[in-house]
Amino acid sequence: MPTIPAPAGRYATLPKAELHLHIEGTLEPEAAFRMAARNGVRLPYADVEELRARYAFTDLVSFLDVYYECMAALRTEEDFAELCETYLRTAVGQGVRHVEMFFDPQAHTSRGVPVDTVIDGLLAGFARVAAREDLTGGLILCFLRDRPVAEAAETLESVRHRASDLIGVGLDSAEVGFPPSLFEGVFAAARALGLHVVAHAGEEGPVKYIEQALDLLHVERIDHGVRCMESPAMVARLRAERIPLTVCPLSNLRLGVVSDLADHPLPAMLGEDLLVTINSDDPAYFGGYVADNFAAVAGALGLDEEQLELVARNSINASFAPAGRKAQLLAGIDAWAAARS
Ligand SMILES: Nc1ncnc2[nH]cnc12
Ligand SMILES: [Zn+2]
Repeated sequence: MPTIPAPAGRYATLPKAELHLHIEGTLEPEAAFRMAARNGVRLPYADVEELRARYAFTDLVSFLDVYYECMAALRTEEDFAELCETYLRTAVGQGVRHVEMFFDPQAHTSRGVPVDTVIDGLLAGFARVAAREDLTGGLILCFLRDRPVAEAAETLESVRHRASDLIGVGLDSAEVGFPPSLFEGVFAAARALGLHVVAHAGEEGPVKYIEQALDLLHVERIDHGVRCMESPAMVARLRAERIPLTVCPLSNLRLGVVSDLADHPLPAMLGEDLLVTINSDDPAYFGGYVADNFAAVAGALGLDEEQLELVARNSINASFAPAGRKAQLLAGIDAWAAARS
C-alpha cells in the first residue's frame, strides 16, 4: 500500500486556495450511505467497509467506476448543499480561504437529477459556510470527456441562463483516448459566455493533450499536468507563459501516476520554476484533504516551509479571485511566514 500521509499539522494554518477539487470526490462513505438511505437508493456495496475495500485503485478508470457509482446517493438539493457544506468546513480547517470547486453535472443529469438542483444545492452549501468564515470562491462546471461532445454542448446550453453562477468550465473524467481537441467548439462557446476555462491534461494522457488544451481550448490552467516533465519544450513553454498547474500528489499516488510519493515530480517542477499548486482532487477517496497533501509532500519529498509557502502563494496567484482578494490572501501568507521566523 502507498505511504501513509502525515497529518496536516502546521500546513493547516497556512492560508491557501484550493483550485483542483471535485466536490463529488468529497463524498465520504458514511455520508454516501446516509444519503442513499434517506433517498431510498441502494448502493452496490453491503456497507462502509465493503465500499472502502473498493478503494484499492489501480488507475484513473478504476477510481472513476467507484466515484460514479457512489454519486447515486446524491439526489436532492439538500444532498448537494450538505456535501458542499461538509467539504468547506473541513477545507477551512485545512487553511483554505478560496476554493474553485469542480462539479460534474452530466453525472447527475444522466440519472435524472436536474442541473439546477445540483447548482442550487452547491451554492446554498457554499453560502452557509461563507456567511461565517473567511472564504471566497465558486463553481467550475466540468464536462465529462468520455461522453459525447454533443452532450457537453447541451450541458453548456442548459446553464447559459445562469452563467454568472459559475466561475468557469473544465474537462475531466477518463483521459486517454479523449483528447482536448474534441471539445474545441464547446470551450469556444464557454469562453464566449465570459467563463474561465481549465482542463485536466497530462495526468495519464500524453504531453500532446497539454498542448491541445493550451492551443485549442485556450485554457488558463492545466489540471494535473505532471506528464509535462517528459517534454523540456513543454516545461519551457509552461514556465514562459506562467501557466498554473494544479497538482494533486496523493491522487497521483493512489491512482498509480507515481508508484511512490518519493518519486513524485513536484520538486523537479518547482526546480523548473513552474507555477505549481497543491490540491486534493478527490479527498474522500485519496486519503487526505489539501493540508494533508502539503504535509505528505513535506514528509516524503523533503519540501521545506519556504517551498510550501511559495506553493500557497502560487495557489492565490493562479486563482480567479479578484485582485483585492488576492492581495488580502497573500498578506495572510506573509503573516504566517512572519510567525514562523
Ligand atoms: N483525478 C481525476 N481525473 C479526471 N477526472 C476526475 N474526476 C474526478 N477526479 C478526477
Ligand atoms: Zn481532478
